[in-house]
Amino acid sequence: MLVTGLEILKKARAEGYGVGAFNTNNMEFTQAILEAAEELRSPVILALSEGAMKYGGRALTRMAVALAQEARVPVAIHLDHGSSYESVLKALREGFTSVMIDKSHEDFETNVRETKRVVEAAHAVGVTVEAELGRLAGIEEHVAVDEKDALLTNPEEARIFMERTGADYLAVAIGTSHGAYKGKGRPFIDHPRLARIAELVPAPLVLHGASAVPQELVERFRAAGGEIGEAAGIHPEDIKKAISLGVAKINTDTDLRLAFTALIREALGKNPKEFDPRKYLGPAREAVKEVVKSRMELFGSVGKA
Ligand SMILES: O=C(COP(=O)(O)O)NO
Ligand code: NA
Ligand SMILES: [Zn+2]
Repeated sequence: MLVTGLEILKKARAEGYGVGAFNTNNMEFTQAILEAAEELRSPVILALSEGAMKYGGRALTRMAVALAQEARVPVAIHLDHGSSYESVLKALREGFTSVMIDKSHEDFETNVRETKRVVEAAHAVGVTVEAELGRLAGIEEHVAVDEKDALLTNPEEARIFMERTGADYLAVAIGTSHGAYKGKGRPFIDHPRLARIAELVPAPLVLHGASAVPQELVERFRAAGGEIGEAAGIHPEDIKKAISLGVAKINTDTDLRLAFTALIREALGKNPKEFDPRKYLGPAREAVKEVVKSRMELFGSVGKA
């Protein structure tokens, strides 16, 4: 059933498990994510970025909303990294049930003002809002505290920000970053900082840039002809610890892309004569589904629907 992001995330934070927000751009990713959620009886958030909406258009948004309505588990349709009020309005018009306004690159007062404006519009139509405070950036443990405060989310600022904006959940910067290169080896995650934020912010917390970038997937991608540098993701133990401290929404995109692309490269390499798209998109869809299921197991959302 189609529900708001807050309905899913409030329960998750209260009961101490995480829910995956999985990015989709097409039919195969959407099917893989929803099938995994139904099979494991897990709530799930289908995340569409502005780029996804541009690429897929109505075919994507209508499919996502319709399939979410028919799903036998709670599903929210979420705008990932909304960059403007106008972009949020478009998502609201498409029937999204969760919207992110990401003004984390702006100064504090601008972020507050822009986020507040989106909260008013979204709440007027029963949709819940994710905001972001702090800069997503991989950061070494030894970096000085004042430098970390300039980049990562400041706990006291987070409390004031949430009170002034009325946002429903908060994306925090504690050392994660987007993409496949999150740092050398095991990226430093500032768990003490997260614990302080969670004490001051009762709302569900969101972790961006949370993909694991597992080495076996990186190797498989390379073996199939893919080229990728020294890739590193967030360690599963750091994800579990973050969930125990108050993270309820965990964003995963890179792991799905790596799996999908590795399988397509393998299928095309194995059989140069093949030109039925289903023969290479089908196995790639299965691989995405497997990644989603393993993430749901890690987050503890299995059976929570
Ligand atoms: O934060 C993300 C995805 O992060 P990853 O690149 O780690 O999958 N989407 O908003
Ligand atoms: Na998001
Ligand atoms: Zn993100």
